Amino acid sequence: MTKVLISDKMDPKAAAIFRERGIEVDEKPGLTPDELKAIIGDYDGLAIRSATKATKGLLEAATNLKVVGRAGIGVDNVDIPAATARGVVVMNTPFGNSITTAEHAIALMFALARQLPEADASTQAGKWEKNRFMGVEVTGKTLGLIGCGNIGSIVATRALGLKMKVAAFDPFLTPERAVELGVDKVELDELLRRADFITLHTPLTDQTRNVLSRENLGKTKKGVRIINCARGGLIDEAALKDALESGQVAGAALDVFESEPATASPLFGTPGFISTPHLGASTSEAQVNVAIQVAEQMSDFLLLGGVTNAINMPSLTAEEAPRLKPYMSLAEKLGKLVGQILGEDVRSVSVEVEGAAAQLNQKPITGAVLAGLMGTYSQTVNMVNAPYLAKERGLDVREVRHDREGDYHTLVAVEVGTSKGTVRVAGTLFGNKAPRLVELFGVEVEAELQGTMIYIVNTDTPGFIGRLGTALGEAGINIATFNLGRREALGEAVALVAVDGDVPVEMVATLAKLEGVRDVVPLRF
Ligand SMILES: NC(=O)c1ccc[n+]([C@@H]2O[C@H](COP(=O)([O-])OP(=O)(O)OC[C@H]3O[C@@H](n4cnc5c(N)ncnc54)[C@H](O)[C@@H]3O)[C@@H](O)[C@H]2O)c1
Ligand SMILES: O=C(O)CC[C@@H](O)C(=O)O
Repeated sequence: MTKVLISDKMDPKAAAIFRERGIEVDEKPGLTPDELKAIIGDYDGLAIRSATKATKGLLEAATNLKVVGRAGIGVDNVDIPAATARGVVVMNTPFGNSITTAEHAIALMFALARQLPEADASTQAGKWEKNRFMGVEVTGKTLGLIGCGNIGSIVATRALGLKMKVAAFDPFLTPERAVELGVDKVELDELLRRADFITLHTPLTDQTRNVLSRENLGKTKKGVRIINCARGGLIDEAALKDALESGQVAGAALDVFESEPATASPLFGTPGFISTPHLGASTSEAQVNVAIQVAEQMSDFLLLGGVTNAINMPSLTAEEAPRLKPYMSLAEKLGKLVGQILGEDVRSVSVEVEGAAAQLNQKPITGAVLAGLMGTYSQTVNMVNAPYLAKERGLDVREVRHDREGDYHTLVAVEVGTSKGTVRVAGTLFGNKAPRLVELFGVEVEAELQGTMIYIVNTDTPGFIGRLGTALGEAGINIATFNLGRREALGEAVALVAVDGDVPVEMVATLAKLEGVRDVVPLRF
């Protein structure tokens, strides 16, 4: 039975969905990394929020794991390259908590503008310091957005509703989208110069790390207020402390820290500094949204092969998956066929789809060809890591799509470049579901690629089939099907012989010695 582990605190709706869909689920939030490592091998799926760290070490121990589902947006707690290399899909829920996080940024902006936490603490301490807490209005002020994606653009609409001006720095924001949102698209320096409030909404990447560096904090308008509900590491925390103390920055509100949980920080106690413990996504609405989404996405993947919101694999809807399934089986068999015959001498792969196949999402078909091809020399290849491993091996992979129908209403062809030239195999689906080989290295051969087979290339001579049958029969090997093709009469011929049971190495040697035989390769599908 398919098993999923929920290793962080998650709304109970997630577990309920897994169970409804027939998946066994264990909820074990708060395990130590070692405890988690000890049990992860039992699970097909791991559902997490931000506390679980899906490290390389954990993924190595996760021998059955097929999917990590992040109930949230940021996947920086998952080692994506390690997951991809091990063929584990990583998916997130990119929209479920965006409104909630945008609202938290706005809440923190008001908290800074009116010093709400300090005023609350003072009032509850019985001080009534009415003159101490002079605030600022936000109306008419400029909000500088660093990052204007899902959350940034929601923040922009809310800020515009508050009659603020919004300037956004985001290299990927198109001018059209900026106009549609009603924000000024600006360069970072201009934003730093103009903004009364700055709010960060980018992922943490090599480009965004320390985007508010000491130097950039020095370029801000004196008295700026800064909010970070995105990721720790976007601001130089030591420089921020100095800027708060010097008055360059009038206030800063951090929901996220360079190191979390942030139970101690030099920023704590600095005047003008307020913080929340990574609460951006913490509303009941957002947690229900992300829990439902992650459980549905993971179940679709584990049960139907549907892929939604994957970070390391192209999307494939649960509706598309059953239509693609026979194609992926055909594609994998073609890849396996070529891989077993050619060995590792593969330089390039071109996957062509024609007719009905050209109407489908081609990426999974290509992934299946690569998985079949490379699976012949690596145990751990699957659809997820095959494109990545192909890239690592320097394989030149191309996709070609022909809408027209050729001799077959649907066709998948694989052209493989080797050190000796290019070869091509092709297959179709009989009755839209049964994979059949129809072309093998330029020869028309129709065969069901299944079980144990022997690939034989020989010179077409009278009596060859009889000699082959006798050799197999004498070794007690029963022929299941015999599929033949030839380039021309008395020229090169190709046979794909399906047999019951295994083909011993000695048998391959015996067949190779038969008169006229040029090549013999045992195959397994
Ligand atoms: N505090 C929380 O609890 C919480 C909750 C949800 C999301 N987040 C975090 O918020 C961040 C934003 O989430 P999102 O859903 O809006 O992501 P998103 O991918 O929709 O938007 C990110 C934006 O950043 C922009 N960007 C990328 N590199 C940039 C650069 N060098 N300079 C400027 N802009 C750049 C992208 O173009 C994109 O528009 C993520 O880091 C996410 O993990 C935090
Ligand atoms: O799960 C959380 O509480 C935080 C989520 C947030 O950081 C995210 O990136 O979605």
